[in-house]
Amino acid sequence: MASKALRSCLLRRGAQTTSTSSSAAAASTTSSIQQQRGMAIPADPLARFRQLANATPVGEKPRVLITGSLGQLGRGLATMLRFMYGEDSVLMTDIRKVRADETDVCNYHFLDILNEGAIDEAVVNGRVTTLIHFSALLSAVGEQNVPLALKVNCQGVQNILEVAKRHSLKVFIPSTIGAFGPETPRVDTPDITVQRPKTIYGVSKVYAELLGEYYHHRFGVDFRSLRFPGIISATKPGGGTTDYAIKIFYDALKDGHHVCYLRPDTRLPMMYDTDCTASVLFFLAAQSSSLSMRTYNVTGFSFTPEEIAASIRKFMPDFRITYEICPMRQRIADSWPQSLDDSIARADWAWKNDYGLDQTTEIMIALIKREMAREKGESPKAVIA
Ligand SMILES: NC(=O)c1ccc[n+]([C@@H]2O[C@H](COP(=O)([O-])OP(=O)(O)OC[C@H]3O[C@@H](n4cnc5c(N)ncnc54)[C@H](O)[C@@H]3O)[C@@H](O)[C@H]2O)c1
Ligand SMILES: C[C@@H](O)[C@H](N)C(=O)O
Repeated sequence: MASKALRSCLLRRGAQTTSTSSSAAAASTTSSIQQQRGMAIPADPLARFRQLANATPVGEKPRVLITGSLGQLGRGLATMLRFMYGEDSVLMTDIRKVRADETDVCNYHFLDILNEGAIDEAVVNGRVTTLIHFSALLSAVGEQNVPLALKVNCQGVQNILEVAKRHSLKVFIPSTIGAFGPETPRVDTPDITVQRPKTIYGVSKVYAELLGEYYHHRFGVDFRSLRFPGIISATKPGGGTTDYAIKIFYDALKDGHHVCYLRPDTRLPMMYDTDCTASVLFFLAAQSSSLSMRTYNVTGFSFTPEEIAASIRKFMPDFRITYEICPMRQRIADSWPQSLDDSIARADWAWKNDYGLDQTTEIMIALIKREMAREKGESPKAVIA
């Protein structure tokens, strides 16, 4: 059972433990695959994580080192790992100082992934069994500093794979819809297809996929990768093209108005944070023999700025959206898939998303209200009663 502090942290990060009546279908997509995914928020969103933890034999409980753990995705994953496998199961690492308000950060160490020896040292001293490599420069910031993106995204991956090989570690390195390009079929994009990305981020992620698969075939490294869509969470995003789908909620609650940098009809695949965490943990727990591939697509639902604004209006009828297009981000978004086919992940290791667009909207609004109440010194109510 989670401690009181851990429970409150899971609540803040979106892993609600209370039920909600929302049952809207994820209907905001052109994809026939995704139209079938009607859903309601599970009555106990932690149940699947608890079940997975209980099914893991004591001797197989992982000790996980997360690189780039202070970014958008790392903190939520670390919190869930501690909930499942215990306080000592996670080493959080990154290169910046922890802020006073980041109270969920524990067992934290400085680790620059460009220093291979330091990764070795952290792995050996921490008796690490699994590396989750989140350090990266995302699509928009990558375009602004190509040499740094090459170093962090390519040299970093090489270092991580070498360390994984040396110490026989399981290693997870996420990929992205950014690993596809304009020549890729954009609707229900399959796992195996044309990959000619036009950003340095995408190029470096194709490199990571291929190098990881090479280390698997050549050296037996247990490399695993998922191509994530844009991830929606109540945490600060790191400078990607899909960041608007987070900022829109903060703007809605602060000003009732969001200025969007993408065109109203720009459709992109997305996924809610807790589903993203679930995809990583269930994928890592899958038997190697059940994996027909080492890099899989996973997704939640797809929408346009117009459609997410309509979803927000179901909860905040006066919400307004206007548009000031950023040519660089628009060009990137126009080169990415509109929806992903993740049916092979569903078949091989029973991947399943629990959240659709309206459930995500409802949770994001509740979480940000709670955060704002805390900032004002009020004592916030439960996230969703
Ligand atoms: N967030 C998304 O929507 C999304 C979607 C698809 C894939 N991904 C992938 O998931 C991973 C995590 O994404 P995120 O959104 O948390 O990214 P983020 O930008 O929020 O965080 C990345 C972290 O890497 C750290 N970092 C940068 N240089 C480093 C270095 N030299 N050594 C160690 N750490 C360094 C940064 O300090 C930062 O905290 C990335 O690989 C990203 O490509 C994210
Ligand atoms: C899609 C993903 O890789 C990231 N959120 C980006 O926009 O760059």
